[in-house]
Amino acid sequence: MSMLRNMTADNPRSLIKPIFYTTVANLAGVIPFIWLVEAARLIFTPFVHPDLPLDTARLWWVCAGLAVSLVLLFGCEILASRSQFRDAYSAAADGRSRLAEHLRKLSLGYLNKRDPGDLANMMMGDFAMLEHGISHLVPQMIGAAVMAVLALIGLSFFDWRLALSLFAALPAAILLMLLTSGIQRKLSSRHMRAKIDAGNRLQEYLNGIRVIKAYNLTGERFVRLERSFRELMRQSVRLEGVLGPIGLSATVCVRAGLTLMVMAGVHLLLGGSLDVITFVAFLIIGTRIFDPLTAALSGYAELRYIEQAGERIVQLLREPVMPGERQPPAGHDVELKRVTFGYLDQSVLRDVSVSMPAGSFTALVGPSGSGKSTVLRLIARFYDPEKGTVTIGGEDIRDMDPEALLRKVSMVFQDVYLFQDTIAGNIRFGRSDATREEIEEAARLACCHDFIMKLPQGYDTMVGEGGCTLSGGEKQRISIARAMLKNAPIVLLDEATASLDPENEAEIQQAIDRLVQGRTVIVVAHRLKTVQHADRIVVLDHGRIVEQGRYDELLSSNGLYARLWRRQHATARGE
Ligand SMILES: Nc1ncnc2c1ncn2[C@@H]1O[C@H](COP(=O)(O)OP(=O)(O)OP(=O)(O)O)[C@@H](O)[C@H]1O
Repeated sequence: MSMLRNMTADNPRSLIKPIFYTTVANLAGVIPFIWLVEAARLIFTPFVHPDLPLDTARLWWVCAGLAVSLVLLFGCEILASRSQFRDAYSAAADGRSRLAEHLRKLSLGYLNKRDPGDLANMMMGDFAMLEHGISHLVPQMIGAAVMAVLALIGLSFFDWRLALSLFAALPAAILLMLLTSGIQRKLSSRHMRAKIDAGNRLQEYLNGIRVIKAYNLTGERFVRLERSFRELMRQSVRLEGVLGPIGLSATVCVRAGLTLMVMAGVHLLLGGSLDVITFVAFLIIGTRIFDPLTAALSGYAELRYIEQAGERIVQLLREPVMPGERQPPAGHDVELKRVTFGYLDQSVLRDVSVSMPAGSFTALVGPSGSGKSTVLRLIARFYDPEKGTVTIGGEDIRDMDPEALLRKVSMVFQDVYLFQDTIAGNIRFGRSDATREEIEEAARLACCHDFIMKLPQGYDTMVGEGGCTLSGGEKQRISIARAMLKNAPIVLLDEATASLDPENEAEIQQAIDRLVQGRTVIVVAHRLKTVQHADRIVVLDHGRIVEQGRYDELLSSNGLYARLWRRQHATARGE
């Protein structure tokens, strides 16, 4: 059962219809042979019993029956293949959506540990394998097993000795497959790992193609990619080299049943305990009966391989999502109480406590790597703290539904990601039901309307994946427009560090000033000048708060902030 669960990404019901129709089609495939057997009996009867004439009228009926059964078989095959494909593709599509939805609900802490290439491969490659399993392999195997049992019972009515000899070698073939299933699994798993690794390296290579071109990275830089391709080739050869002969031996074993049946038939015929007609009937059926069985046996190894792909998907689907069901309260004040947090085993924030009243403007400043952006990520609940609590409206955000919480929060990050969509579509991510007028209004407020109108198709211009067709400043303003449209009461802003030209900088500042009006705002600031007027400036150093207060208070206390301020001023004056 666990195999079927894995094979179907935890949705074994998707197999019911394909198995049913395949079994019906397999059974329908036997009917023409029953007519053939009857035709053979009629034709041979005058030879065996010369006193009986050829029953031509009955023979015509048999021919008609054969023709009808072939039409029936055709209809059943069509139904089976339609059901197999429709159900397999819709099960895979549902599974992909379920997995994508699940990924969204997992903590970033978990996702950071996974390779993005691996996840992409799972979404496309592994599900494609499940499609093949659901549409072909599983129905084929179960249909073949059902047919073998029915055929054994049915043929036993004619002659149980020949029926038994026909299937005598089948247990040996099944045993061979079961005994080698450990090695099949091991080789499949090695091959799967090599395939995932090659996929990851390829993804890494494609993602970094600009850096590779820019730095003319050749030779040894490709070694990792090449090595992974070579390993994949080695594992593929090993897999085929071992599984091929195993499958072939199983097929030979099954087909040996026909030889056994012929030997038994000749022996019984000579002994006088079998009539020629029954023997001929078994010869005809014997040539057809093994086709589904051998196809099923040779598909077994592939099934084990696919099962592993399914197992990876099921494991990921069972990964616990971030807990919390409560709706956030009405208040918009944000507080961190004695928060300690680290990524993997690196400690980043230590015992951080800070209170940000509703409607206030708080700036987080400090040296690079001091943990400023991490504070924003904890407030948005991308991660949960190891110790301490983050509260919004006085309630622990760990108890809140993460999606409901995110509806209260707008975020503008340094590394703006734009989707491969139109400009309007990208802004609409702020609020999916926004009208075109609302999108344009948000764009005006975010100072991007003018540059958008200069693009070839204005708001309908497609943006390359990741926003690679726009400048850094333009992307930042589009992400501010998204936040404008979302109109959430809490704004988290990670100021761009990339050096922007003065015009861009002024426009972004103007856009930000509009965005933050009347909201609880927490800004990570790299340029201290931009947050001089903040209600409170929090200075972080090595994950601890070392100072907090207003601009003039911090300057007069002559601590880290004052030093950072003087350094930035000296740089600005070119000293
Ligand atoms: N996803 C992550 N996984 C592992 N470590 C991370 C991750 N994000 C950040 N870090 C590390 O955590 C530390 C704090 O990062 P953070 O981005 O919060 O600093 P920051 O003060 O905002 O830095 P900057 O001013 O350079 O943006 C850094 O040492 C960084 O390398």
